Amino acid sequence: QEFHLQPTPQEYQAGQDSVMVPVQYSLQAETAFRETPAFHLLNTLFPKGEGKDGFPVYVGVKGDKSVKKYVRRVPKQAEGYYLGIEKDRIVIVGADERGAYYGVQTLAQLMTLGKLPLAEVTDYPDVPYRGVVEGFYGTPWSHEARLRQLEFYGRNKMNVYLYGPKDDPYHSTPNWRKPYPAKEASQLKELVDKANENGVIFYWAIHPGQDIKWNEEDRDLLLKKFESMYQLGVRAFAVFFDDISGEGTKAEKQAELLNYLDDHFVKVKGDVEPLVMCPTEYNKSWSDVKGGYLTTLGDKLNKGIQIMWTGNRVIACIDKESMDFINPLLKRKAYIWWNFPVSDYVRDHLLMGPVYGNGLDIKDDMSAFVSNPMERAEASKIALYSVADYAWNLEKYDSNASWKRAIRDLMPNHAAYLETFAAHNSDLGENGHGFRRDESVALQPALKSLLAAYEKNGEMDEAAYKQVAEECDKIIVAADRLLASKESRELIEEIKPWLMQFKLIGEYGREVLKMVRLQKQGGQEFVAVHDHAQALQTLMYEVDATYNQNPYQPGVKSGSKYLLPTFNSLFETSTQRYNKAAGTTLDSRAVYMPYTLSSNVKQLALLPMRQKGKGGNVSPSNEVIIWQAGGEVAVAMDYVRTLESLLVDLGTQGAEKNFRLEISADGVNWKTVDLRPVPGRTLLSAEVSGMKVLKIRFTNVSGSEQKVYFKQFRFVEQ
Ligand SMILES: CC(=O)N[C@H]1c2[nH]c(C(=O)Nc3ccccc3)c[n+]2[C@H](CO)[C@@H](O)[C@@H]1O
Repeated sequence: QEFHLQPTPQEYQAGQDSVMVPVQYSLQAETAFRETPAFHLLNTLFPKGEGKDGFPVYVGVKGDKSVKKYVRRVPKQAEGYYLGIEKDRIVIVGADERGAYYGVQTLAQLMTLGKLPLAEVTDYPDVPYRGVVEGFYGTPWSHEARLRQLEFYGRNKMNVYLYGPKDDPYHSTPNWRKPYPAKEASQLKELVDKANENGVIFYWAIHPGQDIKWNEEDRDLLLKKFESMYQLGVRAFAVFFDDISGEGTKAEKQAELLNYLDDHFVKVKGDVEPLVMCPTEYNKSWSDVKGGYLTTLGDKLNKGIQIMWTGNRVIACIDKESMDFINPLLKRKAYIWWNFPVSDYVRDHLLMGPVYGNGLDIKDDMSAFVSNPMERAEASKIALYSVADYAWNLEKYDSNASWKRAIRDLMPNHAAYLETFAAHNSDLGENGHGFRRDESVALQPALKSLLAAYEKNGEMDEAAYKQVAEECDKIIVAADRLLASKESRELIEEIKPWLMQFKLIGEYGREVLKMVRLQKQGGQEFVAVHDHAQALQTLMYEVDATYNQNPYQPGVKSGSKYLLPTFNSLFETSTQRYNKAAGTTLDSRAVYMPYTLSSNVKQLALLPMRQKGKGGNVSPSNEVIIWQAGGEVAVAMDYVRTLESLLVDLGTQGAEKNFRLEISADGVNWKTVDLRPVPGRTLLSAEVSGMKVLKIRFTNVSGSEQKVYFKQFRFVEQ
C-alpha cells in the first residue's frame, strides 16, 4: 500500500534519506503558540512529549520570530503551510494559525511511516471552506457520532461543519425561536469545543422560513436565539430558507433579515464568521431568473454573506457551466452545498462508492464545497474523505484512488473486505431526483457477458462464470469478516442489515450459478439447488421487510443495480429452461413475494401485488371498476402473519355499506372485520391490529353491480 498524504498536497518532495521519529521534541515557538490546536496536536505526536533536549521543532505563523528564516517558503494562500523535515530539525510555518495546524496534521501522517523522510511540503487548500453540512432529513447524528466526525474533519483538513439537521425541532419550525434545553445546549457547547480543537469552524444553522413573520418580534427572537448560541461558544451562523413555502420565501425580506443580522450581530460581535445562507431557489432547475429572486439576493445581500447552491438540480454534480450560471447572478462565488452522499430520499440504499463527477476546473469559482452526508455517520466517511481530498486539490484529485484510500483509512485491518462491500453498494436505485451512481464496476463486464451468453443461446462464458463465482465467494467472506469485525464497530452497527443482505446475495449468486450449470446438464440435482436459491430469496425478503423500516424507503437494498438483477435473471431463465426440458413447474419467480392476489373481478385480477416495507399493497387502478355483485378480491399470505393496519379506498363515500372485508387465519374459517370511514375522505380503515391472517378477502355484498375506483388496498404487518 503506497503512502499518500491526505488530502493530496499541492507540493510534496521527499528524498531517500530519513530520520528516526524523535521520542521527544524541543519546541521553538512563540509563547502564544501553546494556546493553539496546533500545539495540542503536536504535543501528542512524540512519545515523550516536550523536553529541552528533544528534537528541535520550529513552529509558527508568518511574522513569528521563531520561524522568520522560513517565511518565504510559506504559500500566500489562506490556511497554507510549509513543512520541512531536516536531519536536525522540523519546521512548520503556517500562513495562519489553521495553516500551522494543518502542517502538524501532515507531520502526524508522515510519522505513521515509522521514520520521517527528509521532505518538504508546500501546501494550501484550493477551496476556502471545505466540509460538511449536516442538513439531511431523518434521524440526526448522535452526539458521539458528531464528536468523531469533528476529529475526522481535523485529520482531513476540512474546516467547516454546519449543524442543520432538518429534524432538530430547535433548528427549524416549531422551536427555532426557543433556546435549547439544558442537555442539548451542553452537548452543543461540547461540539463547539471539539470543533475548535480540530480546527473546524462550527456553524449553527437556523431554518425559520416555514413560519417566520417578517416583523421585529421574530427578527429579535432570531437574534436572541443566535445570542444564546453565541453564549455556548458558537462563532459562525447560517440561515437556511430551503424547502419552505409562503411568506418566508420572499427574497427582499430574506435579504433584509440577513443584512440586519450581519449589521447588528456579526459586525457588532467582531469575532463571528461571515454569515452563510441557503436560498429558497437553491438550484438552477427551480430558479426563475426573470422572477428576480436570485438577483435580488445577489444585489441586496451584504457582500460578505455567503450564498449556498446545490447546482443545476437539487441533487447534481457541480461543473463549470453550473458555476458560470450562478455566480454572476449572486455577484459572488457560490457556496456549494453538494447533496452527496445524502440518502434521505433513498433510505434503503447505502452510498459507499467513489466521489466523482464534479469539475476539476472550478477551484476558483466556489467559496465553499460542503457535503450533505447520510444519516449513517460512519458510513458517510468514505465519501467525506474524498470530498476533503477533492476540495483541497481539485486538479490532482483521482476519484478511484481516493475511494480506495478512504476505505483503508476507515478500516485499515479490513480494507479489502470493506472495498468488496462498498463496490456493490454505491448506486441509489430509481429515485425522484434521477441521480444515479455506478456500481459493481469491476464485475459489470463479467455479469453482462455471462448473462448475455446464457440468455442468448444457453452458452457459458466460462471466464465470466469463473469471475462471478469468485466474486460470490469474496462477497460471502467479506460480509462475514465485516460482521465479525472488532474494528470500527460503530460503522458495522450502522451497516449491519446491509451486510446481512450482502451475504445472502453472495450465497444466492453461488446457488444460481450452480443452477445455470445443472440446467445445462439436465440433472435432478437442479431441483434441490433451485429450492435452496428460493429459500435464500425468502431470507433476503425477510431482511428487507424487517430492518430499516422507515416511512419513506423502507428496507435494505444491496447490489441492486447489476449484481442481484443478474442473479435474478439467471434464476428465472434457468428455471424456465429446466421446466421446459423436464416438464416440471418449478416456480421461476426470482423476487420473493409473500402475498398472492386473486380476484374474479375482471379488471382487478391482473393488478400487480407489491411488497413495500413490512406490508403490501395492490397497485391502484385508474379505471372505473365494474364490480359485479358477489365479486371479490383476495390476498393470500405465504404463512400466517400478524396485521397492524389495513386501508381500502374505492373513491366513493359509503363503500362500507356495499362491501365486506373478511380475514381468515386458516383459509377456511372467515371473520368479518369492521370498516370505518376516515372522516372527510373516501378511505376506509379496518380494525385488524394484532389479527392473525392467512387470507384476506373483500367482497361486493350489495346484491348489485358497483362502479367504483380502486385507489388503495394496503395492509401493514406488525
Ligand atoms: C438544500 C437542500 O438540499 N435541502 C434539502 C433537500 N430538499 C430536497 C428536495 O427535493 N426538496 C423539495 C422537493 C420538491 C418540493 C419541495 C422541496 C432534497 N433535499 C436534500 C436531499 O434530500 C435534503 O437532505 C436537504 O435537507
